[in-house]
Amino acid sequence: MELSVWLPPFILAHVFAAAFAILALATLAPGLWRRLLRRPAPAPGPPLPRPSSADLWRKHGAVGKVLLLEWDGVGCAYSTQAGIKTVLKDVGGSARPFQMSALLGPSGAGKSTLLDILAGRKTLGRLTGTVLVNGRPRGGDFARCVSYVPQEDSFLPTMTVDETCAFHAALTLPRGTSRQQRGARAEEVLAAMGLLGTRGTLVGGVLPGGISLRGLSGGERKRLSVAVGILAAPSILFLDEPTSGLDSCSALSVVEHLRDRAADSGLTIVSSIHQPRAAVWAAFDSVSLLSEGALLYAGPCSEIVSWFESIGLGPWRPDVHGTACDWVMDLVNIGFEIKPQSNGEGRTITTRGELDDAAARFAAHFAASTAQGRLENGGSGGGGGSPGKAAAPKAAAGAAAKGADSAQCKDADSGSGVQDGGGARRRPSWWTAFCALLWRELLWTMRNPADVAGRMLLFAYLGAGCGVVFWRAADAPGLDSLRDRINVLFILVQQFLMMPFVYMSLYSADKRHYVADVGARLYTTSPYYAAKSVAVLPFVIVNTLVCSYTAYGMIGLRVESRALAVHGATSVLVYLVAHQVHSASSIIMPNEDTAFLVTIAWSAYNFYFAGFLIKADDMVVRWLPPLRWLSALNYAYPLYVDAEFRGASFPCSGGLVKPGTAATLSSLLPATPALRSGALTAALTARAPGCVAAGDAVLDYFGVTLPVWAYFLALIAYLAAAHVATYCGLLLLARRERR
Ligand SMILES: Nc1ncnc2c1ncn2[C@@H]1O[C@H](COP(=O)(O)OP(=O)(O)OP(=O)(O)O)[C@@H](O)[C@H]1O
Repeated sequence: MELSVWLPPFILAHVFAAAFAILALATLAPGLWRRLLRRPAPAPGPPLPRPSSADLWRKHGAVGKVLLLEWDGVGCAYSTQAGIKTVLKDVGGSARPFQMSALLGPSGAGKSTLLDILAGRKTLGRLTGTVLVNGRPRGGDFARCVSYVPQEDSFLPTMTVDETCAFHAALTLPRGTSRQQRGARAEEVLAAMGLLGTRGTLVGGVLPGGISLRGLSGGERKRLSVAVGILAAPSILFLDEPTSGLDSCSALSVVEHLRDRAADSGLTIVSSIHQPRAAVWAAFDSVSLLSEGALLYAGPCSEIVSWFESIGLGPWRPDVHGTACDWVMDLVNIGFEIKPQSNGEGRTITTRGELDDAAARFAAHFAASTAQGRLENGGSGGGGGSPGKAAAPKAAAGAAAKGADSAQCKDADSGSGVQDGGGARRRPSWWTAFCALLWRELLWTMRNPADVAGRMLLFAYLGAGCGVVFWRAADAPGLDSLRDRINVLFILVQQFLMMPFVYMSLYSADKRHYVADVGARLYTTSPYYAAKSVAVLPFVIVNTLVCSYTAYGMIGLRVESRALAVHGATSVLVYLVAHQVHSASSIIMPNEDTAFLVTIAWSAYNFYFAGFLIKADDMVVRWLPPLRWLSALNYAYPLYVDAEFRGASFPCSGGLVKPGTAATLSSLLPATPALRSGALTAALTARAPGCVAAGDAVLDYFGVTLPVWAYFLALIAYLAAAHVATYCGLLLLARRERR
């Protein structure tokens, strides 16, 4: 009978684990699969089509919606313990359609800060200055017309290029875009970034748990970031160090792709950049040079050398100093002194005073050239910041910039914002976001073999381990059987409380993805949370029941439908509560170590107040007993006890205890001579036909007085509280991680 309880879930766990492992291998290592099946690799097909970018952008409505970005007097200061720290002061400049504008400067110069301010992502610090789009302040719809490509992407390693694009398309393309349209759009941008050949390739990377997945190269991955960035046909593309971490060839390929997109489509590109090689530098049209938060130059790249030479620095000697970019970086990096030559040539800025002086000279020049630009353009800025004239636009940039004045990024609901295929550019619905996130969660879980197959087997063998140790313990005579059942029930319930520790690495990985995605405004907290909670549920239920019933049957616990149902439901609830508490602490705590500490403390607290190791009423410290109401096991353990013992009777006709237990009792009472005679042992081990032990006595002993539903209700309330804590933690995290 007990066999039918534990064998089916144990076998089922292996079948499921094998199926998931095969599924994961089929996706993660298709080459291996082909070799096993002795199938030849598919022959390379004809070169894949690469649509003209101009067609692409015309079709999606970006041409004619070009945007000119201008900023003036931009500053940022933080309140720190040491006082006010100014990281950016009085910075002006512009970025034009059809052009690539660089933000250049030594580390800590303020490039990322400026990029965030321009992109409207900066929420921390005291911000000053104005940012104009086509001569007007940015409206609420600005975020829908721009795209931001962060330095570190948050792609999931287990998703293919196609799937990654489909996921972002679902979240960024306007409401009402059909699945076919989204697919076609994703194909277009992949083709535009030269990634069509990698559509089925996994993004790759290191999975939580340490498995390393082969996937895209660094350059391909960066291009995928850009492809995802341009999916929604933005008018302005911001990039944070798009070439960092790339070899020089990949860096050049990424920048050339970007330049082509800008030139073809009227896209305005603003990118922070770090020490670019000559070919990469040549791809940029204009540059803003920062050092220590001060603006030292803003204008065409071609005129940066003449500006610095005009203020007495230099001369630039390409054979000695390398590219113009290398030279100006050396000039303004005041952390490292470069000795001038004996004739005074080769002087660099070495002190804060010299830096402020150079910044002041540029500021004066900037103000004058902006005023001149206004006069020439009949009012609107027109690219202030050129040291001479306004930045010389390439190709049709001049015309486009003029057109840009009439191409405001208006409110999407008015129907005149950046459009995709003619539809109003409104955010996807909550449901669309939920479905996309649920799909991603399932891919993430099912493609990680350690996640599904490994953890399912782990759960099955934990149950089997417990079952082997306590094998048929429930068949022991009378009181021994009761003792073994009581003990093993506590072991099982605490096991379910501890099991979510196997997911600790996943919680931290999830947190990283969430922070990155929410920061990029890809989705909001509620669809993410709902998708995550739904996705995890089937795996939790199956794993917990496999473990629970494998142990249950092997130990020989009570085989009755009510007992089985209460025991199984309690196991699932305990696991869910622990899972949620672990998840909440991973989100609320600043790092994995502190999250571990908190959850270990919480687990210990639960054990102490479960009512098994010590009954709350037996605690001598008077204020301790009420703390039991905050222990989840205080509700779960009584449920197990109720399921196993309520109304049950246990045969003891073979004797109340084993002879060994009786002997222990005798030696426990050495000062009671009557017992040393063996009378107690004889009484306890004597066969007594018709003897039955009443299970309800165990309920009385543990004080299980409430009906089963009351304990379930308490556990459900506990779970709900843990969910609320996790959700609030996520909301706080999104705020705390503000830029
Ligand atoms: N929240 C903050 N509080 C205090 N200082 C900050 C904060 N965020 C950034 N900073 C400081 O602002 C300065 C500019 O940082 P930013 O990241 O913009 O520089 P960066 O030019 O992008 O540097 P890198 O090239 O190294 O990324 C740095 O000195 C940094 O320490």
